[in-house]
Amino acid sequence: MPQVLNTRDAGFEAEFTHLLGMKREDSPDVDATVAGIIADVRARGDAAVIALTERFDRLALTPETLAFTPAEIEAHCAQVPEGERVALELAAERIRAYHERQKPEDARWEDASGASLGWRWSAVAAAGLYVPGGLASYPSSVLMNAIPAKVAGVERLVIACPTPGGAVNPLVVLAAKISGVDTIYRIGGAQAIAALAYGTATIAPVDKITGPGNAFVAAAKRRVFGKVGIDMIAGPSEILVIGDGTGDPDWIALDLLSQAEHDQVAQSILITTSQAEAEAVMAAVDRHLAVLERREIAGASWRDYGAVVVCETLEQAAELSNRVAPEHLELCVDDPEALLGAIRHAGAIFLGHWTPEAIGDYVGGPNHVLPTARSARFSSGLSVLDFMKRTTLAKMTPEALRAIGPAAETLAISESLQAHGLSVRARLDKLNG
Ligand SMILES: NC(=O)c1ccc[n+]([C@@H]2O[C@H](COP(=O)([O-])OP(=O)(O)OC[C@H]3O[C@@H](n4cnc5c(N)ncnc54)[C@H](O)[C@@H]3O)[C@@H](O)[C@H]2O)c1
Ligand SMILES: N[C@H](CO)Cc1c[nH]c[nH+]1
Ligand SMILES: [Zn+2]
Repeated sequence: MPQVLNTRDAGFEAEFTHLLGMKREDSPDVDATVAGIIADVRARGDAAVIALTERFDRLALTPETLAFTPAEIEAHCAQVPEGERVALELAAERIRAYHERQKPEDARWEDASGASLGWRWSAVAAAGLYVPGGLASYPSSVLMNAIPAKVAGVERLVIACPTPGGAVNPLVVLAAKISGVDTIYRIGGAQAIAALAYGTATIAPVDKITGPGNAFVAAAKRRVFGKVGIDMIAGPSEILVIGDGTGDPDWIALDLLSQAEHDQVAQSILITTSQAEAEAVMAAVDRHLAVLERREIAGASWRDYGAVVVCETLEQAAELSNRVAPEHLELCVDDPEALLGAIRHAGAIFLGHWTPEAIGDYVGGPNHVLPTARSARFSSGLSVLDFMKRTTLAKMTPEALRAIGPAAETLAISESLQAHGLSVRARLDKLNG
């Protein structure tokens, strides 16, 4: 049974605050385990990665088998049925077209002093793309990681993807091939993140690590940040649906379950202005859960982290949703465009009854690697910009230096940084003869 809340109840604020504070992924246990794993990989390199893969993924590897060979890649790709290949290519095309529009522009201009200023964008040299593989396999996450990296111009792209018990989804391998990935390592979890960040004898370190993953992956990314760049914390999936009583309860129930089935610690929330809709959706969730293949995972997620909130107005629903800052937000209302302006914090917004979140997971075009755990308050979904950095440019002429140099000298003196001031003064003296 999910939590059921009503904004009219006296205890609502306390219950909603409790819902917001639920710790689904950054528990001290997970972080302590991850700290140990990272230390082990830093100390023992390949040996630690191999031992941890055996322990967590039940897969015995050697340094030579950490990565798929070109022959293995070809063999897996050949197994992909035609229908899946066509669907993957459609997804890749749509994701590429969307991300091409994100390419940033360089800028250069001359200001009133005569100084030439600007910035220039360039890609990181090497990126490590995490593709989850524990409870499900994610060819779509290969595309969502690799395509923006390619559009950005990253030179070396490697994937880390666990293959528990050695089971490989050939579509993951094909997705990597069609999106131009150089190497696929069959490793996952915190050990993969540590290897990508610090390197081992076999695995060259990267500059940036992106991609979603479970609580262990999310905690490891937090910990290696600084040694490498990371995109965001894209942890266990979340969906929040805002309803106004005009939606089909079955559709809403399936949308909630679509994210619950990712992980026992995924979170699905319905906020609706209609008591009848709340009841109908809960009944529909139970009906679907009875027959869903992943009912154990989805059922645990719905029971432990699911919530249904009945409120009075759509404005109130939007305010509550902003406090959650969900990864995915569906506006299952009669006039989603009218509600859109009230939404401030969400990783991705899906407008109207005809836009199931699952379309965004695969073929919509926007990226499905999205901030979770309320981090949509300050971060955004994966984009081309995550694989690029911006370098500023400045060029003074003698006239420009004469115009703005004295102010720099004054500020340097006020900071007691004498060499700073002198480096400007030396040039000004030269100009003044
Ligand atoms: N936010 C997003 O953009 C987004 C996108 C896709 C998927 N996801 C989420 O990614 C996650 C995928 O999780 P998954 O488990 O399927 O795959 P995963 O690859 O993230 O995790 C599997 C790895 O976790 C490690 N692990 C598991 N149990 C462990 C333990 N007890 N101690 C140490 N390490 C352990 C193992 O190394 C294993 O290889 C889900 O939570 C899903 O909701 C999020
Ligand atoms: N919903 C996930 C992001 O939270 C992405 C995904 C991939 N495949 C299916 N779903
Ligand atoms: Zn999904």
